[in-house]
Formats: sequence, C-alpha cells, structure tokens
Amino acid sequence: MRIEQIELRRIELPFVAPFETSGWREEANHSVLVRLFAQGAEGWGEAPVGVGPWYNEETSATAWVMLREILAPLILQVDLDGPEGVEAAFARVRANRMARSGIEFAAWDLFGRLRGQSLTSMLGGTRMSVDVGVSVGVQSSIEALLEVVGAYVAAGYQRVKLKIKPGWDIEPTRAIRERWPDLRLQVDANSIYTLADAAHLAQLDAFNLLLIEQPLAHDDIFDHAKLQPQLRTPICLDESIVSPEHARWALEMGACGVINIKPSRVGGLTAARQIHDMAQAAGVPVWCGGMLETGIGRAANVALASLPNFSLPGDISASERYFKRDIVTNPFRLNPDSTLSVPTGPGSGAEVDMEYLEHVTVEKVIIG
Ligand SMILES: O=C(O)CCC(=O)N[C@@H](C(=O)O)c1ccccc1
Repeated sequence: MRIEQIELRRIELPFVAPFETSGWREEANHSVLVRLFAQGAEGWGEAPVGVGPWYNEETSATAWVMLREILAPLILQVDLDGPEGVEAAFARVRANRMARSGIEFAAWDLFGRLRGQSLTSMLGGTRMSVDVGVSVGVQSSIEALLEVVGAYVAAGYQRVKLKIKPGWDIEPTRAIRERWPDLRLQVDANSIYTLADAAHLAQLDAFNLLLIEQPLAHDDIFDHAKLQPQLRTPICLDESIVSPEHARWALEMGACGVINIKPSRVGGLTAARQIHDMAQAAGVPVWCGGMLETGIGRAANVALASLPNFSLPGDISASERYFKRDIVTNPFRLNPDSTLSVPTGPGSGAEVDMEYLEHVTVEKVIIG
C-alpha cells in the first residue's frame, strides 16, 4: 500500500504546571504530529520532542525539518505491506528516532483502522487495562513535594516517580517514604550523576525503591554496568536504550535490572516490541515511559503497555495530569485501581479533536 498524502503539524499545548527534571524545565507539549492518508483512512502519530535538546538530541525544530525534508518524502516512495515496513524504510536514517517514530506510530494507527484491528491486538497485547503511575518533577521544597505527591495519591495513583538531582535526592525521597511507607516509589536522575556518586546513590537503597532510573550519562551502558553491583536497588535504563541492539548490550553487560521502554525513543512500536521480547527472554521486567504526550502518543503507549512483560506501572498518567484540554475527544482517565483502560477500537483508538487541534497548531504542511 502507498501512503497518498502526509500532513505534519507542530503544536504548542501548555501543561497545567511546568515540569522540572534534573536539568531542564518543560512548560508545554511541543510535539510534531503526523497524519497519514491512504485508501480513505487516516492514521495519527506523535513525535514527542521538546523545545530544546535536553532529553535527547532532537527538538521540535529538528523533527520538523527531518519529517518535512527527509522522512515524509522517503515514506511516500515505499510500498508498505504493514506498519513494520516503516522501520525497514528508515533503516539508513541515522538517529532522529523521535521524528521517525511520528510516522511509524501513524502507520500502525492507519493499518489498524484499515484492517478494523485495535493497536493492542496488532502488537500482541494481553491486558484490558494497564498499571500506571505519575512522574513528579523537582519541587521548590519538601513541603511542596509532600503536597504535590499527596494530591496524586488522593487522585488514586499507586506508584510515584520522583525526579532527583544532587541536593534534591536523599531527603525528598526519605520524606516521601516516611509519609507513605507502602507506596510504590522510584526515582529518575536523567543522567545527572557520575560513577563518583556511587556511595551517595547507595543511600537510596534504604528506601525500598522499585528502581533508580538513568543515574549516569544518557549514552552510557558501560559505567551503569559498573554501578549496578554497588547498589541493591535495580538500575533502570531509559535514555541509554535507543535500539534493540542497545538493549542487548545492556542485558548482556548486566547494566540494568529494569528497562523503561518509550516507543518514541527507539524509533517506534516495532523496535519497542523487540526490546520487550528481549527483556522478557532475559527475565528483566519493563515498563512504559512517558514523554508528556498528548492523547495521540498516549494511546500508542497504553497499547504497548498491554504486552505481558510490562509488569511495572508506566509513566502513562491520565490526560488531566498534563493538560487542561487534550487534543483528543476521548482523553484517558484514571481508573480507581491506578490503571488506564486499553482502547479496543480500530487503530490506536484516539479520536482527534480537529477544532481544538487547529487552535494549538503553530505550523502545518501537507506533503504529497
Ligand atoms: O508522565 C510523563 O509523560 C513524564 C514522564 C517523565 O518523567 N518523563 C521524563 C523522563 O525523563 O522520563 C521526561 C522526558 C522528556 C521531557 C521531560 C521529562
């Protein structure tokens, strides 16, 4: 099948509150959205890039250029038998995995809608609902943190992830653990520490955490393998795992006990499923990370998280945690058991709110 036309949109969708990590701050969702047209149907995908190259090397500007100049023209030349063909079509494209995932997600959605098949069933999902948690940014004080976490726990979230950094790590984590002794709790450093911090990080072992996410460099596996034996808490890799090959290296080197799979970080759902399968074969649990996506990217994450080895709660919170109004007419809502329901309609199940999407679109182009 040939894609007949591609629509690209850059959006600006403000968050209900700024989101602060160990090294930067996000005020709004600046994703590039992809809409594929073929045989009277359409599929939507989201490249969840930010304004700056702080999480990885991509930005909304780089993704916009890559999609407009390289990826969209390339995929228009390709005969696709199925969504897995996108990964193959982009095999010679180096890096730019979030931009690539925008088209790849849209192809999965498109084929699902054409075949009348849900994304979860296309991927091999086994769950009707997925366990989710909430990611809490760096706060101005311990009191503020207790208030923010208290509100999320009251809202029904049963797993909390805390962003940490030097000077905001041991004490905030201790305060949350002391207030909620049985809460499922994990921390995310976004690559801010070095091996020299091993003894400091080992203090986190006292808090019965599910994992310590990405303590060391964003592109490192070797040093994480040296750090893991010094910690009782499992290391979880996020930024370092950009492909199935990186996952194999990490698993063979014992660099982590858990993997955070973000389909956008690895170029799409095809690679994400491969990493899921490799980790399952190695007896390593995975969970689905988040990139502050709209309901379009969130739908892909929920479908992926329905696969059997996604045994830890994901960073896939309800839409209202991020946006006053989402760009879909069916935003995800949190179920009382801290889960999101997996859509069972054709494709991703996301229904785009075109009127509101127009309102938050900064730039649009049609290709083909
Ligand atoms: O709930 C969410 O989608 C955010 C989850 C989260 O903490 N994402 C982090 C991360 O490093 O995993 C992040 C990524 C990109 C930008 C900001 C934050």
